[in-house]
Amino acid sequence: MKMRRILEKAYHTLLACTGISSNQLKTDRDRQTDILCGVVGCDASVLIASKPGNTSGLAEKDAHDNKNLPVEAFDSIKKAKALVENKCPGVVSCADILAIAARDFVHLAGGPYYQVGKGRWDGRISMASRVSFNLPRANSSVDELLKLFGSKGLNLEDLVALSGAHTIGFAHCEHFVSRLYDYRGTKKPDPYIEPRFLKALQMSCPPFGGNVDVVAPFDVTTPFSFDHAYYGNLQAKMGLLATDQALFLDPRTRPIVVELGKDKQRFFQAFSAAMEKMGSIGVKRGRKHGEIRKDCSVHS
Ligand code: HEM
Ligand SMILES: [Ca+2]
Repeated sequence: MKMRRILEKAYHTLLACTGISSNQLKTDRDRQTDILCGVVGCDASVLIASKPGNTSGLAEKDAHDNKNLPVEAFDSIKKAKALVENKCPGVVSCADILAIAARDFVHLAGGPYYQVGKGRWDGRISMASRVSFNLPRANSSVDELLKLFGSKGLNLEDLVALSGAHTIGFAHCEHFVSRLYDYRGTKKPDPYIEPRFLKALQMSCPPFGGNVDVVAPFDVTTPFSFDHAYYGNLQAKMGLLATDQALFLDPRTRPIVVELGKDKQRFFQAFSAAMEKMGSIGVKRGRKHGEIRKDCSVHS
């Protein structure tokens, strides 16, 4: 679909590297999306492929929580990397390409275009066993989310603004089906789901034996457009995951949901700022801690 345009854009941005020394690049700072930075930071460790027959365990991308990362995403990063290697070999890390691709994707979907600082190096370690405790879960409490985000230097407003990424995209039934039929062991649906929305979700996701490939949009109003409609939905009890809806139910995050729901520019500004912070989590610099991979799926 839009992958080609994303690639072209990533490529044109990166072409600038021919005119910039790697030293200059290294002084910049940065940003990006969810899965990309969750585990050990923005070091492209998620792109590493597991080695067949490897005794030391699977790579991050093969962790259960990452099983739905789309093949197309890995392919487009691979293509962007090939184009860039062609022009300036050994200069641009996979981690930077990932950060830029994330920004371009957001922008192509109608979201903000923010500057992405460069100079990340790629990580030397990628382990599936590190994934689960570093990623938020669809049924985490706001306390747990704040703790996890806080441990990465992200605050209350960052949590709410970054969750706004769920203004686009889809989730598989497994992540919210318990809300539809058995909310916290009550054998009843979650009371904080708008009744018509609940019916529609129940039609897509039966309690047992449903098709595991079925997905529902995070933002029922504008699933393909990067806008602030997500926050309006939360106020109308139309959040998809328990974690989405919880942002409106918790008195600490509710005022931020209301504020960002009122004003798209305010959301874009908060999102860009939070992406900048997230994009600099656990960034590796230099040969001691990092590498510049030639092939993003293989350690160099
Ligand atoms: C706050 C805690 C968060 C939780 C609990 C969470 C959870 C999830 C879950 C369960 C899915 C669906 C996966 C699937 O079924 O395939 C998902 C998808 C997604 N998440 Fe998050 N997420 C969180 C934060 C974020 C952040 C911070 C971002 C980016 C800044 C983000 C961006 C996305 C996007 C774009 C998708 C859609 C992917 C697609 O359509 O294929 N999420 N998230
Ligand atoms: Ca939307």
